Amino acid sequence: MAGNKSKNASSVGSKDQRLLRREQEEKEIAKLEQRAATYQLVSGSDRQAVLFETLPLSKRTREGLQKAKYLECTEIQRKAIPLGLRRRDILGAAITGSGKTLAFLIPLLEILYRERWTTEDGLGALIISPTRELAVQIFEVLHTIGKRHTFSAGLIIGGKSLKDEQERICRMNILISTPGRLLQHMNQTPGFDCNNLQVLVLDEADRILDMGFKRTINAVIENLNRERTTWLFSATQTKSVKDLARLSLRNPEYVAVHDQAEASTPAKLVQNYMVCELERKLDILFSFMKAHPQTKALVFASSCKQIRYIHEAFTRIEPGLPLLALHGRQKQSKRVEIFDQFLRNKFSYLLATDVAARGLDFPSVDWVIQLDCPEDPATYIHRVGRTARNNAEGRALLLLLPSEEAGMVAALKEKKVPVEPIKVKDSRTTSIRQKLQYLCFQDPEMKYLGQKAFITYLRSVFLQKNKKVFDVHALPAEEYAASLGLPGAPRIKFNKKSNDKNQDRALKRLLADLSDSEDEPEAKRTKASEKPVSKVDKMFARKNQDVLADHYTKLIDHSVTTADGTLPSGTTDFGATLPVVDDDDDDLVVLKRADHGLSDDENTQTGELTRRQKARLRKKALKADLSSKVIFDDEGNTIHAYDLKTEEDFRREGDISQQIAKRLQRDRAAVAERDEIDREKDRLRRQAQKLKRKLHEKGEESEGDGSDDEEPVVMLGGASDDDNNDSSDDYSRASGSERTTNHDDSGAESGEEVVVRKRKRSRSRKSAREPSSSVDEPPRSLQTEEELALQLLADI
Ligand SMILES: Nc1ncnc2c1ncn2[C@@H]1O[C@H](COP(=O)(O)OP(=O)(O)OP(=O)(O)O)[C@@H](O)[C@H]1O
Repeated sequence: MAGNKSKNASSVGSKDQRLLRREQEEKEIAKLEQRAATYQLVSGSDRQAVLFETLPLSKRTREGLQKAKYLECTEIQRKAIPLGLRRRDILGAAITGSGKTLAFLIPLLEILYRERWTTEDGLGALIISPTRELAVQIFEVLHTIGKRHTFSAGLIIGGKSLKDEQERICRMNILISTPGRLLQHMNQTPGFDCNNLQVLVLDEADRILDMGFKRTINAVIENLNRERTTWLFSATQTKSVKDLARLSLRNPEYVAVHDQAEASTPAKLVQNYMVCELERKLDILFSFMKAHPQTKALVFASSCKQIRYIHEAFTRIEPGLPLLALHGRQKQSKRVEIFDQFLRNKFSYLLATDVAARGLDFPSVDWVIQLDCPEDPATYIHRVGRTARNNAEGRALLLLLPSEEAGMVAALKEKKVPVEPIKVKDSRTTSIRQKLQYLCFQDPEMKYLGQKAFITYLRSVFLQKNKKVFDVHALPAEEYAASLGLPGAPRIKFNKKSNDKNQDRALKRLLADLSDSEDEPEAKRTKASEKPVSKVDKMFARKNQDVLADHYTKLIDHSVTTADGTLPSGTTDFGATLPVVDDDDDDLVVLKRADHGLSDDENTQTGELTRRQKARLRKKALKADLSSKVIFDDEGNTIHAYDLKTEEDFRREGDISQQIAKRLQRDRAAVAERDEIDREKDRLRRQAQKLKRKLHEKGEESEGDGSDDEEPVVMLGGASDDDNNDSSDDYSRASGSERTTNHDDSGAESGEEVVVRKRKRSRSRKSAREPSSSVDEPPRSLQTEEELALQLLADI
C-alpha cells in the first residue's frame, strides 16, 4: 500500500516535471523566436568575434556546442546562422575548411526545435551530400552537437541493405543522404513522405547540381514540398540562375565570405606547381614519399585504376611506406575502414580519386599532392582544401605536364588561386622504372593493373572538356607506358566521330567510372547500371590477354589513328599484346574489323566455296529455272529433284478417269497400311511404358531394400571420359555402384547419367526380398528388363 502510494507520488512528480519542462521550453522558444528576429538586425554590421553563447540558440544546442568545444563562430557561421534562424533561403560560399557544416547544422536543429518537431511529424530536414564519406562526416558532427535534442537522425547512403534502411527511414526527423539512395527510397519505400519537409540542405551544392546528378536531383526535388527553406553551401558556389530556379529558391541571401578576399583558397596554404614529363610523375611521387616519411598527405590521381596500380606497386617496392588507397570502386565497408584509418593515422599517404576531394575533414593533413591535373579550378580548390583547414597551415603541390601548364595556371589565376612554380631537383629524384618493369614482368596481375592505369589515364585526358589544358595527342604514350613498367604502350584508337554531345555522354560515364563515387548513381543508372564498366574495361578484365593477342592482332587495324586520322605523337603500335576493342560511337576507342586478307576471288581460285558464295549460286540457279524444284550438292551445283510432266506425257499413259481411279485405290491402300502401323506402334508404346513403370517400381524397391546403414549417393552429370577410367570404375565396382544411363521416351540417351552408389549392400537381404520369378521364365535382371523396354521404345 505504502509502495503504491510512493509510486503514485513519483509518477505524479515526473508528470509535473515533464509539464514544467514543457512550460520552460515553450517560454524559451517564444524568446528565441523574438531574439532571432532582433539578432539579425544587429549582427549585420557586427564584425567582431561572435561567441555561440550570444547567438539566439536553444539551451540544448548550446550545450552540444560546448561539449564539442565549439565556442566561437567562424565567419561563415556568424553570417549564415542568423539568416538560417530566420528561415531565409541561403547560398553560402566560404573557403574550404571554414566551418560550413556547422553553419547549416545549427540553424537546422533550431528550426526543428522551434517547430516542436516530434517523431510523429516525420521528416523535417534533409541534407544531401555528393559522397558517402562526406555524409558520414556530417552525420557525426550532427550527432555531436545535437546530442541534447530528441530528434531522430538517419544516414542513408547505400552500400547497406535497402530493407534495413526502409524500416528506419520513415521514423527519421533528419536524414543525411546521397542523391541516388535518396531517390531510390522515394521510389521504393512505402510511407516515405517528404511533404512536411522544413529544411533542405545541399552540401557541395555546385557538385550536386552539376550534370553528374542532374536528373536524380530534379527527381528528388519533385518529391519535396515547396514551402521548405533551402540552403546551398560550397567553397565554389553556383550562381547559375538555372540551378537556383530548379530548386525554387525564394529570394535567397548570397553569403559569400571570401568574395572580397585576395584568394579563394585558405590564407595559410602554400601552393606550388611543378612542370614535369608524364613519364617522370611516378619517380617524383616516389622520391617525395621517401623524402617525407613522417607526413600526412593526400595524393590525387584521375582514376581508380591508377590509384590501384600505384598503391599496389609502391607497397611492393617499398613495403614500409604507410600507404592507403581510397576510391569509389571499393566496397563501402572498405571505404569506411580506409577513411577511419587515415583519420587516425599521424603519418600516412592516402592515394585517392576525387571521391576524397570534397568536404572531407581529415585532421592535420600536411600535404595535398595532385599527381594529375584537376578537371577545373573548382576541383583544384576542393582538393587542396583537404589541408590548411580552419586556419591551419598546409602545403599543396600540383604536377603539370608541359602541355597543361599555360592553360591550367591561367585558369587558376583567374579564380584567384595563388600558385607558384617550383623546379624538380633531378639529383633528388630516384627512378623506379626498372623496379616497376620487374614487377610487371614477374607478375601478370601487376602488368594488367598497369595497362588499366595507362588506358584510364589517357581516357580521362581525352574526355576532358577544356582542350586548352588537356591534349591527349601531346602525351608521350610509349614513354608513359615504360614508366609504368609496361613493355609497350597499349594501343588506343580515338574515335573520329567524337562530337560535343558524345563527349558529354562519355564524360558523364567518366565521372562515374573515374572520379567514381558509387554515390554518383546517375551516370551509373543511366547507362552504367546496364553497363557498369565500359567495353574497354571488360576487355581488360581478361587476364589472359597475351594468349588472345595473336588472334586479336588479326582483328584490329594496325594503323593507330586519332580523331583527325593521324598517329598520336609518341604512340607506337603495341597492339599485339594489348588490343583495345570498342565500337561505341561515344567511346574513346573503337574496333576496326579485321581485314582477314581473304578475298572472294582468291577463295574461288583455291576451289573452295564460302557459304555466302554457295548461297549466291543457289539464288542464281533458282532465278534461272523457276519451273523446276532444285536441290544443291555440296559445291552448290543445282540438281533437279523431279521434272514436271507435260499434259501430253500424261495422256500417253492411258485413260484419264482410269488413271485417277487407280491412283485413289493406291492411296487408300497406303492409308490403311499406315493406320495399321500406327496402331501397332501405339500398342508397343503402351507396352513399353508399362514395362518401364514396372522397372521403375522394381528399381525403387531394390534401392530401398537396404538397411538403415545404407547411404545412397546420387551424382548427376554428363558422362565423361573420366567416368570410364580405371579409378572411376574401381570406385563404382568396389563400392557396388550401379550405373544406369537415362533415356527419354523416344529411347534416345538423355545424356544424364546416374551413378547410384551404395556404401553397403546387404546381398542376403536383397535376395531374400526379391520376388522369385516363375520357374520357366528365368528372372530378368534389372538391366535386361531395362534393355527390353528400351528396345521396344526404340522400335517405335
Ligand atoms: N566554430 C568553430 N570553432 C572551432 N572549430 C570549428 C568551428 N567550426 C568548424 N570548425 C572545425 O573546422 C573544420 C572544418 O569545418 P568544416 O568541415 O565544416 O569545413 P567546410 O567549410 O565545410 O569545408 P569544406 O569546404 O572542405 O567542406 C572542422 O574540423 C570543424 O570541426
